[in-house]
Amino acid sequence: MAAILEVDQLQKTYADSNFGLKDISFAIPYGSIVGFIGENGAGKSTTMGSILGTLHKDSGTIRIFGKEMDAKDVHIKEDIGAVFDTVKLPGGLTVKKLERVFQQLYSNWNKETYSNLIQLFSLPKDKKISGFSRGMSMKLSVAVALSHEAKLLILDEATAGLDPGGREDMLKVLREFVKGQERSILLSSHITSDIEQIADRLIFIKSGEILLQETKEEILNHYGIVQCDPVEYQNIPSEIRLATRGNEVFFDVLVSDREKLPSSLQSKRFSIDDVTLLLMRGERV
Ligand SMILES: Nc1ncnc2c1ncn2[C@@H]1O[C@H](COP(=O)(O)OP(=O)(O)OP(=O)(O)O)[C@@H](O)[C@H]1O
Repeated sequence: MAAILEVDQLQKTYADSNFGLKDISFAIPYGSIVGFIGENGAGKSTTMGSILGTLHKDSGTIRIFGKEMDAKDVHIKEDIGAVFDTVKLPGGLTVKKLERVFQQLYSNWNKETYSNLIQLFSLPKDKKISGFSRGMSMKLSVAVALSHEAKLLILDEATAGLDPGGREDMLKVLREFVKGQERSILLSSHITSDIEQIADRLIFIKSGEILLQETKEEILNHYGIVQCDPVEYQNIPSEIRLATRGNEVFFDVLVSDREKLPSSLQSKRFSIDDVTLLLMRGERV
């Protein structure tokens, strides 16, 4: 089956900035949670905005459900749920009144899902949204995105600002969302432990360019991080070296296949956070 989202050679620049997305290409299979990882200003929101059509792309194609995205296609848009922390819900409304607005907007609004999520996230039904904390607003935005029966969720920092319990609830809801293998999520977060917990694929982006895209399983089961001196470094086959960080005495090296390391070197235990740091702060070799 085709991917739920295909991004091909996406380019996007801003008139008043040197930043640009450089040929961003990736695909999100059905039933998958893709973690989008990059430092501040790497281009995650720009990519997501270009996919959603809230930003005008310079070039490239975006196919959703096998169909090229057309900004005017309302039906495709109904199938996408987006949560951005810059999008503000109308502050004068309550959770209850907001539902009446969204029922008019979305033909397939699901009252039961909305009610269940409001309860799960412990959100007050009769309090004005303007009095919600950042975390409460994020939870409400996710509840709305999930209640119009979207098939693709695009979540920009949806777990930021949530307390540990709230994050656990959110991750559970997101995992549940993709369970039937018919829906998918693209999720950006600076909390790499959240991404490590729920994503099955990872895309690392730096300065508008994808550095690495890989399944989490492949990274955790086959990649490696070794500490070595300059002589040992020379013995690591160059084709498996992905990034290096260190001084003249010691290096940390990210490798794509730890089985191919010389026997004198062993990968240390590592997390996705360690991989992220090496890719973002290290040099490509
Ligand atoms: N409207 C704009 N006009 C000019 N430059 C912009 C605009 N929006 C974003 N940029 C620039 O584009 C670059 C990428 O920003 P973007 O918001 O996509 O990064 P990000 O990876 O989402 O960062 P963060 O993790 O901080 O949210 C930054 O250098 C930013 O300053």
